[in-house]
Amino acid sequence: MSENQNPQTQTDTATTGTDQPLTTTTGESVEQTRDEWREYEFEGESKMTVENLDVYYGDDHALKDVSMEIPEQSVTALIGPSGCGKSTYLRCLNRMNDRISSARIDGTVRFDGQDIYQDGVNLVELRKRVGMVFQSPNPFPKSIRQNIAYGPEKHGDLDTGLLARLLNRSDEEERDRLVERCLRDAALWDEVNDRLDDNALGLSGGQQQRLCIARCLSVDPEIILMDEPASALDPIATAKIEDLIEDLSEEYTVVIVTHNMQQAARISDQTAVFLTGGELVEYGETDQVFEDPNSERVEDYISGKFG
Ligand SMILES: Nc1ncnc2c1ncn2[C@@H]1O[C@H](COP(=O)(O)OP(=O)(O)OP(=O)(O)O)[C@@H](O)[C@H]1O
Repeated sequence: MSENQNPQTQTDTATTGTDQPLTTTTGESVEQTRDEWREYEFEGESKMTVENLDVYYGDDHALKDVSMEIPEQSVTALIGPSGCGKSTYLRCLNRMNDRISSARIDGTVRFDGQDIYQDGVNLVELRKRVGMVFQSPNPFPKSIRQNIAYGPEKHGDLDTGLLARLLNRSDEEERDRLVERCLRDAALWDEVNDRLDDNALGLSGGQQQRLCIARCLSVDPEIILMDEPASALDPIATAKIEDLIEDLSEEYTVVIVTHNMQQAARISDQTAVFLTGGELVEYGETDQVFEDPNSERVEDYISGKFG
């Protein structure tokens, strides 16, 4: 499917697979479990609303009837065993799955109330506002400064022209202010401010990942999607990323996929548990999900009985 096509128009005839109630291994109905957590009410506004989302890769039904609200300015963790659809779900939130030719998507994803799968959505703008940080740090093979300035320059955000002149600032000063702000917000400024023109590939893995977060911030996102952002890092670098995520959630809405349940428990406000087969089995406040889950399957998963 090309990025310019509306996936919904292609999937109108897709079956949802929800005609029959799904039964868990413990005999508990998934629908009964969902009834409990669908009542989950969080404080504040919903930034994203996902309704009845199904994703198929060819004949493989990877996500089944997922509905979930993502509250603004908080951390939402997505956990579950390998292959349960966490990354697939994350990629639906900024239409990265459009790049996978076999992917078909059915359902609704609203960002600030707007359906991101409707015709005419500008994908470049969407992905600026809903940024993404990947598992392995992937800085450009350019200087630290250029890594941050590249996006805003490409999108024309730094070409402030009249305003910059009125403020008696050159474009270069504007750029450097932006670079400093993003590096500070990504907790990297103190470590790199004396070598902004060095190649970013010379940074440590943890520094590279924080640079990628700074790069994501440079285009002014509202939501930051993170797909296992610390899985390639050592414990010290991981702790820095975790602190950073908590700080970022004061201003941004963060959605993070993690295999590390302790990490989810430490940094997230709410946790969604996906289990094998692409079902969202439980969603709620993190403390409640970890300490008193509604679903026996989730309890078994969290206590390490499987997964
Ligand atoms: N590009 C793709 N093409 C075909 N099938 C895919 C593709 N990406 C994922 N899948 C399939 O979709 C299902 C969900 O995969 P996904 O990567 O979303 O799970 P995950 O929970 O993120 O796994 P992991 O924790 O191992 O990264 C799996 O069966 C996987 O094989």
